[in-house]
Order: sequence, then C-alpha cells, then structure tokens
Amino acid sequence: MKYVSTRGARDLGSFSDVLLSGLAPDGGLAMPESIPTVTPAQLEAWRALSYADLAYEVMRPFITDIPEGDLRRLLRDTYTEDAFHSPEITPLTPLGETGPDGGGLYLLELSNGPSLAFKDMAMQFLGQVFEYVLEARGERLNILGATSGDTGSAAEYAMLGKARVNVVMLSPHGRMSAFQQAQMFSLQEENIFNLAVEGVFDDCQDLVKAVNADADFKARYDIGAVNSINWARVLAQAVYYFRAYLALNLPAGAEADFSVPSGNFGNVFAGYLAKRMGLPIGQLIVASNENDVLHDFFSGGTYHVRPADRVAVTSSPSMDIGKASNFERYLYLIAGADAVQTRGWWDEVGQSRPVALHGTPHWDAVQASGFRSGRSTHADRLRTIRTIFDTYGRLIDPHTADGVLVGQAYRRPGVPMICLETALPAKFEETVQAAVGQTPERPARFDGIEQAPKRFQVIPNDVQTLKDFIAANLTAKEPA
Ligand SMILES: Cc1ncc(COP(=O)(O)O)c(C=O)c1O
Ligand SMILES: N[C@@H](CCOP(=O)(O)O)C(=O)O
Repeated sequence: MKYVSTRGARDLGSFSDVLLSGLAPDGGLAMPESIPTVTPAQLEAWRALSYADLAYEVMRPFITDIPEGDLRRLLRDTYTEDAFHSPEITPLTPLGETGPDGGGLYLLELSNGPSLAFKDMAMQFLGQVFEYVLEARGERLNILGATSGDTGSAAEYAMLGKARVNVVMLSPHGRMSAFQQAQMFSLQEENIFNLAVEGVFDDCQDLVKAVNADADFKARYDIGAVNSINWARVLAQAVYYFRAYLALNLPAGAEADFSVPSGNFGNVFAGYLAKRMGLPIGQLIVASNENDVLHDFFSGGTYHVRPADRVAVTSSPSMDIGKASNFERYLYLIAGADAVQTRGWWDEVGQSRPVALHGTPHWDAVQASGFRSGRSTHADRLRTIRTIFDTYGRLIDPHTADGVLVGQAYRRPGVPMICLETALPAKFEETVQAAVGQTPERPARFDGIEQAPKRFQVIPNDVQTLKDFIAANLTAKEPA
C-alpha cells in the first residue's frame, strides 16, 4: 500500500515511512492511496478471531511492508489480557435490556489499558511498531506530541523504556484534570519531557505542526508524531469498530450505530474508515461538548474553527478542542480524494475563515456519509452520569457521558447504539463526585499519584522556545 497526502504530495512511501514521518512534507495528512474493502463473507470469517488476529486482518491491507509473521507477533504482543485487563480486550457491555434483534444501548469499553483512556488501544501498538521499525532501520525518533489530557499519558506509558524513542509532550497549562496531570508529570524517566504550554490544546497542536513544517529541523532532530495526525493511530483505532460489530452477532448486512465523544476527530474518523471498508455502520454520531465546532458543521454545514481565546474550559477537558486535525482527512474523502479542493478548504481553515458546504454537492456527500451530531453541557453531563449510574449501576466518565447523551437522541428501533467509553471515571473524580456523590474506584497502581513528585516545565506558546528546548535536550543527527 502506498500513501499520499491530503494536500497533494503523491508518494509518501510505505506504512513504515508514514509511521515515522507523522505529517506529510506538504503539511497534509497521510492517506492510503485507496481504501480496501471487506466482503460479508470475510467479515463472518473474522467473528471468531482473537482481538490481535482481527487487528491483523483489518490492518494488513494497509501495512504491506512488514512481513506477515512479524506483524502478527507485534499485534499479539500488544493486545494482551495483561495490558488490557480483559480477555476480550474491548468488552461490549449492554446497558439495560437488549432486543432479540440486538437493538439496545451498549458501552464499548476501550479504556481498560495502562492509562485508563481509549488512546491506549492504538498507542500500545505504536510503542511496539516504532521499536520494530526503528530497530530494523537503525534509527531513533523524537516524538513531539500535543495532549489535552489523555494522549500524553498513553504515549508516555507506551514509550517508557524504549531505547530509540524520546517523547516531548505539550499540554495546555492548568487545563487538565489533577489525575491526568499527575499521570504525566510524575514520570521521571529520562526519555520523557513534559512541557506545559501557556495556551490551549490547539496552540499545542499548532506548535507541533509548526516544528514539523521546518523540514531541516525535523530531519536534524528526527521529529515524529503520536497524535491522530499519525495514520497508524487512526488505523489501529478502526479495529475496535469491527470488534464491537462482530460481537453483536447481527445477521449479515444489519446495521449498528456508534456514538463517539469527539474533539480532534480521530476516533470517529477511524469509525468512518471502518464504514468505508464495508463494515455495516449506519450512523456515526459526533458528540461534542460546549466546544461544538464539529456539531455546528454537521448540523449547519459550515466548519468554522474556534480561536484559542474562545475555547471553553469544560468538565470533559480532553475534548476542549477548537480545530480538529482529522477533519482534514474527512474533507479529503468527501471531496472524492481531491487534494486541490482539500488544500483550498484547509487554507481557509488555516486563516480561521469558515468553510461553508451547505447547498453544494459536497454537502450531499456529507449527508450520505452517515454522520450525525449533538452537543452536551456540564449540566447534561452530570445528569447523564447520574442517570446511567442510577439506572444501570454503571459509572461513566464525563466524555463518555457526552457520547451516551447524544447517542440516545439518535436511537433507532431494532438498531444497536454503541457508545464508546473513551476514559474511565477515575480520571475525572471531581466531576463524577459532583454527579453521584461518590468517588470512583481507581486501580491500586494509581493510589496517591497526585502526591508524587512532578517533573515538567512551563513554556510560552512560542515555536522558537520549543525548538530551543528540543535543541538543548535532544541530540541532533550528524550531517551526512
Ligand atoms: C476521553 C476522551 N474522549 C474523547 C476524546 C476525543 O477524541 P478525538 O480527539 O479522537 O475526537 C478524547 C481526546 O482525543 C479523549 O481523551
Ligand atoms: N484529546 C486528546 C488530544 C488529541 O487527540 P489525538 O487523538 O489526536 O492524539 C488528548 O486527550 O490528549
């Protein structure tokens, strides 16, 4: 499989090349040249597979440059009961009664991995595959990432002790939960660098993109990415949509709907990839919090990014995002893989101008893509956590609550509604406590983590400061 850029660069190389480069040299995002499809018979044959072997089948057509045996081994080493605390890896749990036709409300548990958020699902694989590819090439990688709370710890836990990898993680200063901060800042390992940026998540992500745009600097410091701008993240996230669908045991072709708490649009885009591959997904529901840029688009047809000073601080902080990177991949597909059109739209986005598709043929494509959307507020979130707890005895986190609330509004008779559990409540004690009056359980390994000594540095929202930090702390490549 060859990869191309959403902005026109034609040959980005193989999977391993885009894995290491993260962003395309023209600033776009890597996309496969074509999207392979699966037949109903293939799908049926995958039902009995383990999570790792299913991951192999879903990902293999996109990863043609790693030998079969090695890829299988990497996946089997990644998706273990030990790491994800369940033999199913991503259990699908009904909330209440389900109909004989599979209709009903379900929680897809994606957050039982090392950092207690869905990011582990892809990040644990990235940890394995980075090491494999870097070893084979005799290279090193300095990962530069941006987090609003969960990508950071998932990436750092996945890269701990990896000899060929350093992680520099940017987070919005003072905008994460106490638990999220502690998860990252308590790490003392020498290959982990935490920088708290005076700004919001979008500022952090813009800094990452700005450093990547300097081709000389990127090459000199071997800069890589772990955010969902990295194609490998999206690909690995598509697997659990297949897994959840197959777990329902529906008759061939019957649809399931998915509700996805959304911010950077990586998770729901992975669902769209699964749908484009032929998985019978009906609706893909984008659940926004008060930062409802994506909901504005899907309900009104105009995408207008929100400037940093208008990104609200909410009680689902990991979704406090005003500019969704992966939306570029979606627009690219909606435009029929037209990179010129995509670049035109993204230039507008880059200048904070609205992209209005309503009334154009592209809007018809959006409507046909199965996306629906909704928004949730702090009060909705508290009420939903309380209702789900009182009704089903299940505690959910504030992001998952956004997904459950919006998903419920789109339920269809006889069609399963699968809500993605994107984090565990332990990460957001304060909000959960406010909703139900009790503190969620946390795994013993996190007891007292907030009191652990912290290692991080605050920096201004400034590219040069970041580059200076990298130059002072990481080794530059010798000129060839
Ligand atoms: C807990 C949680 N829920 C939802 C999201 C939003 O997911 P995405 O950015 O893939 O849209 C994030 C962050 O990405 C998150 O950490
Ligand atoms: N919400 C994320 C930030 C961005 O997500 P990603 O999937 O692009 O890494 C976080 O919690 O850090």
